[in-house]
Amino acid sequence: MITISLAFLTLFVGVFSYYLWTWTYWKRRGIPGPMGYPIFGSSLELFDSENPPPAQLETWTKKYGKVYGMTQGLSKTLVISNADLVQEVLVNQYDNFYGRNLNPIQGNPNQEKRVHLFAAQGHRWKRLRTISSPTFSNNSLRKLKTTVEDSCVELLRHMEEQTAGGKPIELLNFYQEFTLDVIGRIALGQTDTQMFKNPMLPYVRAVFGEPRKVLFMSGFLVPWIAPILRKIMFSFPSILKNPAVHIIRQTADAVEKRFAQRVADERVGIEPGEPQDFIDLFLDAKSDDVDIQRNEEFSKTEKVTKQLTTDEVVGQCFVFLVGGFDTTALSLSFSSYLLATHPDVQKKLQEEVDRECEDPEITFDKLSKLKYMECVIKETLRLYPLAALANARRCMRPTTIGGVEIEKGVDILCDTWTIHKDPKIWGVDAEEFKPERWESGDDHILSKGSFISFGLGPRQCIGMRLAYMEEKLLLCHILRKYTLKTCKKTQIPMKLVGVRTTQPESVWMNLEPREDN
Ligand code: HEM
Repeated sequence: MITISLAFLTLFVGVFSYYLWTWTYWKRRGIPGPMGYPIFGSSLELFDSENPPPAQLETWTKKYGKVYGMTQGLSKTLVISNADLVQEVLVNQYDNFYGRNLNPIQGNPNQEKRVHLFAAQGHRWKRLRTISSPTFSNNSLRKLKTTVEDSCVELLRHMEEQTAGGKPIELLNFYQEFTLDVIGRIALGQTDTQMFKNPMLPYVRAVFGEPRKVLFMSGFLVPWIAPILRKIMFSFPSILKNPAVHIIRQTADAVEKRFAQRVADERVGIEPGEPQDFIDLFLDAKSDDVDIQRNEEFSKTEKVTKQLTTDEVVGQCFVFLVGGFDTTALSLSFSSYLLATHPDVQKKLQEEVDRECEDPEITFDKLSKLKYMECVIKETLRLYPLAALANARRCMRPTTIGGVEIEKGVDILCDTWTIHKDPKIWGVDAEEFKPERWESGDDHILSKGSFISFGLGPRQCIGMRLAYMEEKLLLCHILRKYTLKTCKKTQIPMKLVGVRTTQPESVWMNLEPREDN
C-alpha cells in the first residue's frame, strides 16, 4: 500500500514539476510575458468569451512589447506584432514553420485519415493544396457565381419579407443563413436553397461556440488525454456532443452517396457530366506534381496515390464548410455596421454600385470593376480581422526569430489586431475607418506582413477570392435596394464576443428602401 502511495506521489511530483518547468519557460529565458497561473498558464484569460483572445493579446502587447512569451498547459507560444517578423515566419522561413499550432484535440496531422488542408503539414499539406487550388481559380469561381448570386436573390427575398413595415433585423443571422446556403450548394451537393430551414445551421454555429471551449482548453492542459477524448467524441458522439462530429458525419454521408452513385453510373456506362460541386471536383482531382510523401514525423518516404481518398474528400469538404461559413458572415456583418455608422462611405459605395451594376444580373467581370467596394471590404478586415488566431505556426526546425532562439515545437502567434492598428504602418488615423487609404493600391503593404486578414505566404487563406466574390455580390444586391441604417437596438460600439473567432454580439439594423432606385 505504502509503495503504491509513494509511486503515486512520485508521479504527481514529477508531473507537477514538469508543468512548473514549462510554466517558467519564457521567464527562464528572459523573455517577458503574462504568467497566468501554474499549470493553466494564460489559458483562463485566453478562453474568456466575454473578452475575445485577440483583444487580450493586444492588451498584453501594450504591456510586454512586440515580442513576448506565454504558456498554456504544456504549450509554449511566442507572440509577435512586428510586421517584419511576421513576414519572416509566414513567408521567408516557411520551411522552418510549415505546421500550424494545432490543439492536440484536433488529432495528429500526420496520421488522421480525414486530415484537411487547414491541419495538414509538410508534403501531405502540399499535395492537398495542389489538388484543392484549382477549385478556387478564376475559372471555377466564374462558374460558381451563378449559384452565389441565386443565394443573394433568395436572401433579399427574405429581407424584404422580414423588414416589412420597417421592422429592424439582426443581420448576423441573415448573413450566416446566406454563407451556409452558398457553401452547402457549392461544396456539399445541396441541390437548392435551404435558407431559414437548414438543419445544419445550429451545428456550424456551435463549432465556434462556447461549449467547445472546455474541450479545447483540456487539449492544451492535458494533451495526453486528447487522443482518448477524441476517440470518445467520435465513438460516442452523444456523450461529448461535439458539433464538428455531426458535421463530419453528414459530410461523409454526402460524399459516400456521391461516390456510390458514380460507381453505379460507371457500371451502366453513364459518362460523368460537369462537376456539380466541390465533392465532384475533389473526386475528379488529380495532382501531377506530388506523388511521393515524406512523413516528417517518422522521417520516412512513402508512395501516395495522386487521387484523394473518400476520407480526404470528406476532410476537405468539412474544412471548406466550416472555414467558409463563419468568417464570411462575420466580415459582412462588420462591413454593414461600418457602412451604417459612416453614411458618407455608404453613399459613395452606392454611387459606385449604381454606376457599375445597372443590369439586374451582376456579371463576374463587373465584380473586378468595384474598386471602392474592395477598399471597403479590406478596410473592414483591417479593423476587424476575424480569423486572427489562424495566423500562427509551429516551429518544425530550430531557428532564430528576431534574435530569439526558437525550439522545435514552440508556436508563433501573430498579434494581428495590434499590427492592423499600428500607427507606424497605417498612420495617426489607424483606428479610423477610412477605405480611401486603400485607393492608391496595396501591393507595398501586402508584401510586408502588415495586412494579414487572410494570412500570408504559402498557407494564405485558399478561400480568399471566394469570400471577396460572395461579399461583393451580396453587398451590391443589398445596397442597390436599401440603405443600411442603425436603429434603437444597434449596439454602438459593438460588443465583441467569442473564443475561436471574434464576433459582434448582435448587428441590428434597419433596411431603408431606397427611393432613388
Ligand atoms: C472573410 C473571409 C475569410 C477570412 C477573413 C479568412 C481568414 C483566414 C486566415 C487568417 C487563414 C490563415 C492563413 C495563414 O495561416 O496564413 C485562413 C486559412 C484558411 N481558410 Fe480562410 N478566411 C476566409 C474565408 C474562407 C473561405 C470562404 C474558405 C473556404 C471556402 C476558407 C478556407 C480556408 C482554409 C482551407 C484555410 C487553410 C489554408 C492552408 O492552410 O493551406 N476561408 N483563412
